[in-house]
Amino acid sequence: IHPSSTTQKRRVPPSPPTLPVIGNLHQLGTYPHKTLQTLSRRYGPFMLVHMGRAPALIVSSARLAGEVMKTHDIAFSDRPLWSTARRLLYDGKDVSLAPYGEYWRQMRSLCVLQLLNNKRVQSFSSVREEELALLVKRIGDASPTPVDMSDAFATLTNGVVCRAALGRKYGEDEAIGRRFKTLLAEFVGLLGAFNVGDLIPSLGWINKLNGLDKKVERVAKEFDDFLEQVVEEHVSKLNKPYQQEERKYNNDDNNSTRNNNDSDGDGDSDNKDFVDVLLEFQRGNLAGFPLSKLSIKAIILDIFAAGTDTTYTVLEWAMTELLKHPKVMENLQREVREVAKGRLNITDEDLDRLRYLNAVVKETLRLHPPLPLLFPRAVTRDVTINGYDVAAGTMVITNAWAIGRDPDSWGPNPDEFKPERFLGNPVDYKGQNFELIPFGAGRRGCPGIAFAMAMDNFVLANLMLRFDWALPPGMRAEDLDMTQCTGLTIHRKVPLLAVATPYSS
Ligand code: HEM
Repeated sequence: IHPSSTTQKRRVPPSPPTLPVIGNLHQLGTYPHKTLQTLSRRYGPFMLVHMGRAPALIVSSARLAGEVMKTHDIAFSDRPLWSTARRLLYDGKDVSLAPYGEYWRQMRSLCVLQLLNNKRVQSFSSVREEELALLVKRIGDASPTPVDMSDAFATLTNGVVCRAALGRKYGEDEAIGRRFKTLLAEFVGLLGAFNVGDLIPSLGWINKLNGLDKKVERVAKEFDDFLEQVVEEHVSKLNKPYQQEERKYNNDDNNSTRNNNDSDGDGDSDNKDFVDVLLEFQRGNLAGFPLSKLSIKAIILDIFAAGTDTTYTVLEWAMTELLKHPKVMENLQREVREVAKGRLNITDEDLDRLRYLNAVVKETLRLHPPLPLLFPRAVTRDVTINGYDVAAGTMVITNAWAIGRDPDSWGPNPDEFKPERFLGNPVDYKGQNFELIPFGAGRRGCPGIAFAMAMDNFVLANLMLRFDWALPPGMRAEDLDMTQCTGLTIHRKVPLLAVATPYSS
């Protein structure tokens, strides 16, 4: 065991003792966010650990997260070169893994300004409404039998993301839809898979032996084939504008799966899904840079990689906490039902008035950030921060999970689910308050906040309005299994079951 190297010439952040070759990997355990929290209590909120050969700076306090994501934002704006994720995401030709630089800047602004802006998010309100209606029907039909809410939420978010990105759903009633569902699950699983070769290059051969390399190749190829088909379908649709018109005025054949999302009727959104928008930019040379087909596929894949699992996880944990805390559920239902005033639905316009709902969602994101360690960053140049020297290329991991439970920010009972702490408290998750950073912050912060929150708030509000909820017979709130799964996105290990009773005012 090598002792900590804080006494070297360079002022290196404190670190736990390491083992040869594997560094601190043996200490990470099943839930790295929890073990890193424990280690940071001993070695401090600015700690260097060794993931095999790769040094990783672990940031575990709000103040230091602000230093990394705001004060020294540029120096911390790269992403590590992880081979599995790169292979899956077009070798970093997407947004989330692109190296910090001109290409990333161009792709990101396309994403932020054209795909995920507020107006575009609003344009999908009818998609959200239709997918919610399917969810409500599924729950109503099952009543009073318990419903697998985890699966129901996953289906809903996939449906919304699919329709926004691709213009249609790939339902389980079609072979391609079933294949797509499995492929997406494999894809997300691989993104969070442990790749020993990235961390200990001399052991890279293990990936061949355990089949990881082969699986990554297969999934990347299959997803590419799928996206190629989707893009080609859109291209031929664009090439036949009269068919588009025909579909627009005659959209009764497949209304529940095709988009019709010109919500304000100004013709501006024109049923456009993300692929349509990107192809238009490509054709009109509007992006300001040559937008290749590969870049289009990479952006779309990013939307699925970054936007589906994360968004449904919030719903899953929010519902879990509400079932565990019936008093909170009651308060939320009261608020939602008062605002609805006898109507059967909560609209997007109502959401701003739902203060308690907003607090419930914030509290869920605080205790259950879907990506507890965010997406890792990498340091672009040597930098001195918090009195320590951090070398270019160092991986940076921000423990949003630990920061969300830090008593210095959240008081004596930080593990308690208590939405009231957000009432009259301006702390928000949009990247300005570093004690609450489930979406990261700064130039590489999540561009999908509006898209995700439009869905989560809307769905949660409407489920609270339409149903009364209980745990399956015989289960008490204190028996509710809170075990987390492993991987990049932390959802429940066991599906959440709940019994719904339709509510009528
Ligand atoms: C609750 C849902 C979501 C959570 C918790 C979440 C969280 C995150 C986090 C932590 C990052 C890294 C931020 C950083 O490095 O500071 C990120 C990046 C990103 N997210 Fe999200 N996200 C969510 C939903 C979405 C959605 C719906 C989309 C798209 C439709 C999306 C697209 C992206 C993209 C493209 C990036 C990469 C940004 C870059 O590297 O420049 N996310 N997200």
